[in-house]
Amino acid sequence: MSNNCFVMKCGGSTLAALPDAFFLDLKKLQDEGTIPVIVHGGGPAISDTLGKLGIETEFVNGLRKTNEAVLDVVEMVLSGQINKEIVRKIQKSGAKALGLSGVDGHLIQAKPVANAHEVGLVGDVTHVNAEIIQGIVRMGYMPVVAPVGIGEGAQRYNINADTAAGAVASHIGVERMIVVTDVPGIMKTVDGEKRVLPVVTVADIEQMITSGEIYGGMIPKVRAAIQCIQGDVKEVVIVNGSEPEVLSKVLRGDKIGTRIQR
Ligand SMILES: Nc1ncnc2c1ncn2[C@@H]1O[C@H](COP(=O)(O)OP(=O)(O)O)[C@@H](O)[C@H]1O
Ligand SMILES: CC(=O)N[C@@H](CCC(=O)OP(=O)(O)O)C(=O)O
Repeated sequence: MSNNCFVMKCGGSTLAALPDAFFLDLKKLQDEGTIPVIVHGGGPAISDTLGKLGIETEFVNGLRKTNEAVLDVVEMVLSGQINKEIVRKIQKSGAKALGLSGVDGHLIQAKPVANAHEVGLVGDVTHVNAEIIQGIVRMGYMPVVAPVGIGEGAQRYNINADTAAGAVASHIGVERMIVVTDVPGIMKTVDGEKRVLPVVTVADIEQMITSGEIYGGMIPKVRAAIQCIQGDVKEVVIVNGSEPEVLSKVLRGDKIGTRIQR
């Protein structure tokens, strides 16, 4: 894949709060020929709908315990509600977007995770059909991907959005993944003051997970980052989506967010 593409993961924690300016930045990048390949989450919206339907939900090490009833809701919320909301917002900015899920065209192929006995129908990515992404980009659209995977026997799987984004970045061969979330980067308390770390290495991350300084929803992000920078992806940058022109700033190399490098 040409290096004018980058993967952007957009978390459910931040989607509703993304300002119009964020989408105008996407439009500017598309006009300049820099194409974002978007993979989105939607965890809070899934929990919300499950709650309204009276279906109980539980997380095991950051992964949602998923059965067929939960999968119905995951697919409806991610591939329906959230995916189309993002596509509409991008189109409102004047840019061109095309939404699909990992099921469409066998885009994200998956197998059960190693601890399927604990979490059920949660998937690990085995392959990404890069041709579909390349085709959409060639047609002049930015792909917007919902993280539902497809496996043997046409079984659907719920895939953590950070994991799905990392796998897409690795398989389509981009140099950079930008993770847009609700915090300005990986934070650490130094001398009693919370600071954003501008750069972290894999060793720093492992140490911070062990010490508990990286926890919860940050864990799948850094794990996905470590996995992708072991391949062709050169860096993963974690940023806050409410920062003005955040994507352009990262791509320019400004000092912003946390850069995870080899
Ligand atoms: N060291 C850390 N620095 C910043 N945030 C952290 C850290 N460790 C854990 N977090 C948590 O990770 C959250 C982001 O993950 P999550 O809520 O899953 O976001 P998203 O919906 O964008 O995937 C932050 O809001 C914060 O509570
Ligand atoms: C297996 C698993 O946990 N899947 C996630 C998929 C959505 C997601 O990851 O959304 P965020 O990026 O907003 O967290 C879930 O069901 O919530």
